[in-house]
Amino acid sequence: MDLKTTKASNVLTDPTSPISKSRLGLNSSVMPCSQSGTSFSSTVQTVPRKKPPKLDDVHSNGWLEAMKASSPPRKQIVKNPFAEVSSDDIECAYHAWQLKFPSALLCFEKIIECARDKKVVIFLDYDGTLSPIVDDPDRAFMSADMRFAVRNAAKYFPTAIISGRKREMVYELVGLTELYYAGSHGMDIKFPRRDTSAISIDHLKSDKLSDQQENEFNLFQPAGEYLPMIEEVFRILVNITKDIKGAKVENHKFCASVHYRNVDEKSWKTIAQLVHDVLKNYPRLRLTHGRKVLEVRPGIDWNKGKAVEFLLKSMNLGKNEDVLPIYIGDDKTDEDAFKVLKQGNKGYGILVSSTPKDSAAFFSLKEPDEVNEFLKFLVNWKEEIMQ
Ligand SMILES: O=P(O)(O)OC[C@H]1O[C@H](O[C@H]2O[C@H](CO)[C@@H](O)[C@H](O)[C@H]2O)[C@H](O)[C@@H](O)[C@@H]1O
Repeated sequence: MDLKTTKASNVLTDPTSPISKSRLGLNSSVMPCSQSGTSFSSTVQTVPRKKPPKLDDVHSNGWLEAMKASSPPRKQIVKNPFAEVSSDDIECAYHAWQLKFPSALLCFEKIIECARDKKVVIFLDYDGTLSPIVDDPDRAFMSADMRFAVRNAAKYFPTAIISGRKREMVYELVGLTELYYAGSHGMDIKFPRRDTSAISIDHLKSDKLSDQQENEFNLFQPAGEYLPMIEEVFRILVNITKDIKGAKVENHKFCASVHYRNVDEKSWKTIAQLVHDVLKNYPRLRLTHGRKVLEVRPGIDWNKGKAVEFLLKSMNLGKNEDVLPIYIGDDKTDEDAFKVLKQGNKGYGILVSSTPKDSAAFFSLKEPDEVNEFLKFLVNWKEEIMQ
């Protein structure tokens, strides 16, 4: 199959300055979030991978630096008068950062000003957004309260989960049938069959799929042909990392994740080199960095941003300018979705982070608890205006 010919979505316009004004709190008026462009016509292409650097080059190609910077510590440093950086400094830095990425809770009035008369669509990442980051990926559970908040939000707004995990796994963790699910960083999207009329797409699995409630679904899997390759690489990665204490490899169907959160930092370079070495033999795969995880994925031009565009189109919501997508995520891979929303002033990206970092998001939330609160705000607002 020729990967250069897959149809996908592409809806982009320009970012404009009033947003930065409002970020700085200079302008409390409506933020620009109009959408334009309605075509769904770009193609899924392969991403040219940079020529693989030499094996001992994991320093110079930035892998190690990216690994070190890939996840902030979960617990902030406690007050210690002898520490070089005090917790007060950390708080100051966070508040300064919030001038650029204001709290979505504090800016809620601004958000709903823009949301009035629009169909709000919610996109949620899973790890670090709905569930707190924990050492064991198999124990990353979301709280019952968070599930309740997501379920309530989905009563009023189309809601999708876009995760790096295998789609089936994230569905199991979330456990709500009323949502859309995209796994493997958007490379495995399940959506109701009724929606396909609005989109012209290749890579659609039209086998008759139905869930327990006998609803029919389609699967969109733009990297379908990579399945055996990822399976093979997964097995290799498991094998070559088996002697590294704490290393863990997950098979997420269209992506293999190599975790190093529990690996002694002295061995990170070894992990980087091993993965790097494997990738040299698979030039059609590429690597992305997540929170203390190296993710080996198909080298196609498809990511969470493209998945957002695809889902918006498949939801069949009418004119783009009547829709306000809100994407909440914490990770590097969520930046693709933030960029898509930012580029067209289409909606709001909200970065979940307890430490300052650069982002294409508009707003911030500190941790999953604040995500929970934000979802509750949205539901309350909707219920009030419906009365
Ligand atoms: O897109 P997401 O839903 O955020 O998934 C991204 C990765 O999440 C998981 O790893 C992360 O969370 C773990 C549990 O808190 C943590 O132990 C790990 O260090 C994080 O990277 C998941 O295991 C990965 O496969 C996903 O790609």
